[in-house]
This record gives sequence, structure tokens and C-alpha cells, in this order.
Amino acid sequence: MTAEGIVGQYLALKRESEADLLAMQMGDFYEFFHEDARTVGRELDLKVSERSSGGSSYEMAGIPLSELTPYLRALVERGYRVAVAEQFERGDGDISREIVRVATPGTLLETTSQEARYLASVVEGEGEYGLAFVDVTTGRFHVTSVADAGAVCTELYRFAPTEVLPGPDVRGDDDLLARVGERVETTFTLHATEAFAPGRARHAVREQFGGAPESLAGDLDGAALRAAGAALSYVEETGVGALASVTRLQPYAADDRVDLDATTQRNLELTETMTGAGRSLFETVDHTATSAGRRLLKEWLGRPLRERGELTRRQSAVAALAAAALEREELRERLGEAYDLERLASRSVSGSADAGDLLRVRETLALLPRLVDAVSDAERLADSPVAALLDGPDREAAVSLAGALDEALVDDPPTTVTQGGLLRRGFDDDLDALVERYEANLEWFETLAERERERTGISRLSVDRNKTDGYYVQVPKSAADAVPEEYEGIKTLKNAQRYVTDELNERERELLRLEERRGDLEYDLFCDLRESVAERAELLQDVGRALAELDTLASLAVHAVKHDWTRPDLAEPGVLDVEAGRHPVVETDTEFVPNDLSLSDDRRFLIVTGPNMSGKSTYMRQAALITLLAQVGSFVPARRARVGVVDGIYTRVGALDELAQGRSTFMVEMAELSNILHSATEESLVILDEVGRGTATYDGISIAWAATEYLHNVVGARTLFATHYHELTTLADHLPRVANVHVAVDERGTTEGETNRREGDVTFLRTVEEGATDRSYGVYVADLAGVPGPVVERADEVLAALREERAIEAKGSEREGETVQAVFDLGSGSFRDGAEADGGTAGIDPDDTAPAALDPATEEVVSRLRDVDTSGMTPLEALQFVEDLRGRLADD
Ligand SMILES: Nc1ncnc2c1ncn2[C@@H]1O[C@H](COP(=O)(O)OP(=O)(O)OP(=O)(O)O)[C@@H](O)[C@H]1O
Repeated sequence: MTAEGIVGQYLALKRESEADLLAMQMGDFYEFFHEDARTVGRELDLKVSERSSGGSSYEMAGIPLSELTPYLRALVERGYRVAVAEQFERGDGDISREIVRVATPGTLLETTSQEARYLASVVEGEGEYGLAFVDVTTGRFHVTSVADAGAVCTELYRFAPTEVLPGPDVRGDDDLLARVGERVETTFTLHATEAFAPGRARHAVREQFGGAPESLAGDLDGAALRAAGAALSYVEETGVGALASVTRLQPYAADDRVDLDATTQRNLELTETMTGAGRSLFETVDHTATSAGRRLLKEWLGRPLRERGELTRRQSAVAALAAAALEREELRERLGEAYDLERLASRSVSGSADAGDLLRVRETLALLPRLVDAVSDAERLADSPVAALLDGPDREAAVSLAGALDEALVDDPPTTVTQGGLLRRGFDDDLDALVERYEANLEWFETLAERERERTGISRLSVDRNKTDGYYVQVPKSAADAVPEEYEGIKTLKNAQRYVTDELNERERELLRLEERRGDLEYDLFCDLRESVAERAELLQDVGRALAELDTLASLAVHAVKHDWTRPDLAEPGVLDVEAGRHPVVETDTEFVPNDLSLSDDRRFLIVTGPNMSGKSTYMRQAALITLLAQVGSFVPARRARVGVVDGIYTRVGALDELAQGRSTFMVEMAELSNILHSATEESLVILDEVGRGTATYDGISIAWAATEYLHNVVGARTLFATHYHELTTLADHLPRVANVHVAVDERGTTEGETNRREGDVTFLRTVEEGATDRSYGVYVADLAGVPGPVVERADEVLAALREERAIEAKGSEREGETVQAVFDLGSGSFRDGAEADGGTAGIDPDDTAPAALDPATEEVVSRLRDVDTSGMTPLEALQFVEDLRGRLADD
């Protein structure tokens, strides 16, 4: 084929594949042309050569066949989808090329990373979205449906897929795609629209899970089914060959889990920190011994549960493992020998597992009975959920597969699977017979030198082999005359002469034939063996998942013991009662001052005050993390804790990264607040850090104020709200379920009342105490930071001036059918009576709400207004009545 023909073929295949790049086999190389060559050259530092043919020129870059895997991995991990076309020789000697697979970020099997690698598909249905997540490296397949786009983002953030297939309706939703793209580093791929159609999708699901889709996918319909089917058909189309490792479809309901929106997952620094520095919660609590355990722990932290039964089971397992120190360490040591069975299952299914992989399967399966024995021998573990966990997988089947592999494979097999040496003697009679003949032949060569020395009397005769000459007999030149007649010289060296004989040649041919036949037969037998492992993919996954869970639970136990964590009581919703609680991450590298926290039905809203850097954020995050850990099934950092199960954790904290992205901080803040006010329920935990700070002070106070009222009166969520708006602390007097706490500081060097700021010094005590701070710290902290004295004094004056003439009404909660109103006067920092509006001052602290006295004229106007009966008046009379009142006010 001409050069143009080749390039033409390349371009045609490229169009057909719809991939970003095409690697096309040409002999011993995979080649990239044109723009693809430039891209690959740039990304992988490959040499790009300029070719010209028929007057036009083109670029070309190539990689050797044997190097495909690492290059493919590198390209795909950079987000490219790479089609691979292989070359086939047809009977007539012609060469054709076909795309055999498309390696994509979401379906790459050859990953070196231990992390989960999900491919997601998202479908918009009627009033719902369907989502499917498949990890071909482990065979995990999760499917769900959610109500709105926000929940779609939440789930996508949780699974952090490396590739997303937006369904036909989602493709046009720029807003949704942008939100996802902002939070998750992913590639969007347009998969065929038909694949998302209900009929096609149902067919794909049925094909995958066999004849009884109802039992496997009975919970699925609508958008979820469409998402599942589309994901499966995409995996199939890419030709990765791992589809069979997807043995189970796991439908889940998003409301089985604690709602943790994407912002909260980030704010709580569950798996990564916001700044990239420091340690995430995951990094802090991770003591797993296996990569599968690590993946599971990460998953648990990102997807806490609401189901008490399962949480109690996990807690009991952690408790048992925490108590059984020696046995736990023994188990962990054994787990350290385990390999990643889920991944090995996928490799077996796709045919990429080598003999070493199958040995690893054998070793890991063989661990199961040893772990079971260790658990049943340990008194503290034998009756615990740990024993039940290991009882789950089919132990007999595991032992028998391990045994079969043990009988088949040698202990130290080569990495190539085509050249023999993989299988034990006794495994296959034909192979044994071949090997026997091969070895007999080999022995003939090995003993040849000795025999010939004896026969010829040439003591320095030797037999050797090399690539060009094959086997030969070598004799020193001085003895050349003494060689027998049948010796046929093949080479003369400086001091020696090389010979072959007919028999030697014949034997050598036989040896090569046997070698080849042995290689072929072993390869066939090995493929059958690998196939038999692939058929047990589900067993491998069961055992792998049980070991991963044991590892995760043991890791939680290790951390609990090491840091003296306690088993939380799972209490009724609405309660969060923590004695001597700590922040799980901060406590590991600080002398941490423990704090109490109490939230209950009649104390649902805490306003947290204190100067900058005193520890407000830490205190609030600590509350969220203790709740989260309790709902992972973990112990928690506290002396004692009662944690009411929450349905969601919502946070709004300082938006560092949005600032970096150049978005208005205030806009982001309000969007997040809005989301919380819409999503949170009476059973949620809400953390608000400095709401309203991104705008003018009085706007900020007003928004914070109104949000507090709404959360308190309407939503009823348990809320912690840190604020610098000292004014807000008075809300506690008027909203019955609001309480104040503050982070205490020791102001040594300052005198009561009049502060001597020059000498002032603050020691952060980090203890959280009841009640509000008695002063606003903003200007004070400015002073501490060394802002010049005149500026600080002026700031105080300005603050006082600003407070004049400003007021906000507090809308108290409904009590006995009556709405309590009060007006907060920012000037005096206290409430005055605003209750005329509804005719009462019920429930308002008289100290704070002493009615401002009205002048007599106004009082009379108000009283006349109250008494007048307008129903009998003509409009003119009414007008006169108003004029009259105005006159009275004017006279005054
Ligand atoms: N209980 C504690 N024991 C020991 N150190 C603590 C404690 N609480 C907080 N810290 C440390 O104090 C520092 C400030 O904490 P944090 O950020 O929570 O303060 P903040 O009041 O929220 O500050 P700002 O108002 O400026 O946001 C952090 O370095 C934190 O590690």
C-alpha cells in the first residue's frame, strides 16, 4: 500500500472510532499520523518524524508493539481516548486493519493506580436522573436514581469518575456539565444516543446479568435502567474485555446514605484538603494493609450510612477488633499478604492475567481459611460480626480453587505465558510426556561432551550452544586432526574448531520442536486455567470484598485504640451530645483541648462566637466529623458521645478556592446557603461558618439573621453557626431553641471594661463555654495584629457611629399560636419592643425589650386608629379622619 493509502486508511479508521487518538499497527510498531503524531509526541516526548510522499508531507510517530501498554496508560491517564487498530493478514496475503479496542479513562484496565476508577453514565428521565457507576478494574457496578441536578453532582463527586457519559438530555445541560467539570477531573464522552434508549438499555442489562434480570435488576426502571444499560454497552464497545467481571448490579438508594453535597465533602476535607497542604480525614485514619481496604475505607468515609442495623454491625466489629489487640495484629499481618482479588478477577476475565497473577489469586484465596481459623480461635472475635463477615464467601469453593491453582502452577513462574515453564509436573499427562521427551533430549546434549571426550580421547572437547550456530561441538585447533570422520566443521575460530554431526542436528531440531510444542500446550492449558479462574470471578470478588472489609474495620479499630476513641451511642434523631470531643485530624498533631457539645430537641441551634483563630471552625467541623464517623460505623474522638443519626450534613465555610477561580465569594456563599436552606431537614446537621461576611456588614447581619430564623423556625435542623456578628448572639434570648457558646480566651494584661489594648494579650484557651462573648473582637484583633493606634481608635468611633439608627426585627418562633416579634437595635445592641405589630410582648425578656415610651400625641393617634370602625365611614369621612390624625401629629 502506498504512503497515501496508509494515511488514508488511518484517517478513515480514526473517523470510525470517534476516539481522540488512533494507534495503528504497522508491522512491529503502532503508528500515529498527522495531528495525532504531534499530540503523542508532545505528551509522551516521542520523536515525531516528517515524511513526504506524492508531494504532500505528514508527521508520524511510532511505538514498538511491546511498549503499547505503558504508552496507552500514559495517554489515557492524561484524559485521551485512544483507539487501537491491529493488523491482520488475510488468506490472500493482503493486510487489513481493524480497531480492536478503545482505551478510555473510564475503562482502562492497565492502571497502575490503586484507586477506584469509575465510569459514570447520567440520564435525565421524567422528574429524575439515573446514574450508573462501573469500575471495570474491580467489577463494581452501582446504580441509582436521584431527584435533581444537585444530587447528580453530589453522587458524581462521591464516585469521582474518570469518564462520564452524559445521556442525550444531559448533553445540552451546560450548567450541570460545568458544575461537574469544576469539581471532578473527568472526561466527557458522547456515547451513542440509542444506547440510552429504554429498550436497548434493558437488553444490555439482561444480557449482562443473564436470564433473570428481574431478580438482579428488579429495583431498576426508568432513568436508572437507562444509565445502567448505556454504561454496560459502552464498556462492551470499547473492547476492554472486562465486562464479564461486572457480575453484580448493586442498586442503591441515594437516601440510604447521609446526604453530603459536593461542597461539604470538600469542606470537611474527607479525602483531600482544601489547600492541598496538611492531611485529610482519610489520610489520618487510614491504617489499612491492603489497597482494596484503602479503597473501601475511602468509600465509607465519602458515603456514610443511615441504617442503624448496619452501623451497629460495623461498630460491634470495630469494638471486637479494638478489644482483641493481639489477634487483630495477627489478622492485619496476614492481610498484608493478600493481593487485590477484585482487580485480579478483572484481569482474569479480560485475559490479561499472567501466571504470577494466578499465583496471587491462589495465595490470597488460601488466606481465607487461615483468617477464619484465627478469628474462631480468638474468644473476643468468634461471636462478633467479624466472624460472620468471613463466613460470607464460599470457603469451600475458595479452598478448592486455591488447591487447583496450587496443583497447576509452579512456584516461581516466568512472566511470559507463551514459553512454558508455568505448570507443574503431574498437572497434565500430555504435557508431562512432552516435557519428559524434551528433558531426555536436553540431557542427551548435556552429557554429549562427556561421551564424546571418552569416545574421541580429546580431553578439551566441549559442547555449547549459541544463537547463530545452535548446538555444536568445540575442539581446540591442536586436536582438530583427532576428530572423528562424521564431524562436520561449521566454523573456525582462532584457537578452536566448531563441528556438528547429523545426529546432533536431528536432535536439535527435535528439541526445538518439543520446546515449541511444550510452549503451545502450556499456553493452552494456562488459558484454560485462567478461564476457570475467570469463571469464578464472583467468588474472587466475594473473598476480595470480605478481606477488604476486614481490613477497613481493623483499620478503624487501630485508630480508635491509638487515639483513645470511643464507641458512640446511636441516639434518636435530634441529639448530639459529646463529652470531651476532639477534632480527629487536628488532635493528631496538636495538644488538643477537648470540648463538650450538646444539641438536643430544645437546643438545636448554637451560635458560636470568639475571636479569630480561637477555634470556632475547628469546633464546628469537629461536630460534623464526629457525626460523620459515627455514621461510618467508626468510633469517634471523644470521651463519650451520643449521636442521633442524621440524614444529611451541610456546610458553608470560607470559600478559598472560589476566590482563586475568580468567582464572587458572596455569590458562591449565597448559592451554598440557598442549597442548605432548601435541602436540610429536621434530621440534618448544618454548619455555617461566617455567613454573610462577603457583603456589607448590615446586609450580612440581615442575611445571617434571617437564615438563623428560617433554620430555627421552619427547617428545625441542628445547626452550629460561627459568627463575628456579635449582634446575633442576642437571638438566643428570643428564639427558644437557640443557645450561645463561645470559645474562651484569656485576656491577660487587659483591665475589665476599659481595655488597655497596647498591653493587651490574648491567650487562646480553646475551651468552649456556654453563653455569648461579651464583646466584639474585630477591632480588637486588628489592634493585636499591630494596626497603628490611631487607626484602631478611629475604627472604634466609626463602629459606634455605624450602629446608630439600625434595627432588625426578630421573628420568633410560633408559640401558642402567636408570633413573637422583637426589634433589635444595633445602636444599643439590645432589643426594644417591636411587638405592637401583633399586639403582645409574650416571651420577650423584659430586660432586653423595655418598650420605648411613646409621646402622648402619638399614643392618642395609635389608640384612635385602633378603635375606629371604618365600615360605617364614607371615603370622604375616612379622608377627613386621616387628615385629623395628621394634624394631631403635626401639632405635637
Ligand atoms: N480545641 C483545640 N485545641 C487545640 N488547638 C485548637 C483547638 N481548636 C482549634 N485549634 C487550633 O487553633 C487554630 C485556629 O482554629 P480555627 O481555624 O478553628 O479558628 P477560628 O476561630 O475558626 O478562626 P477564624 O475566625 O479566623 O476563622 C487552628 O490552628 C487549630 O488547629
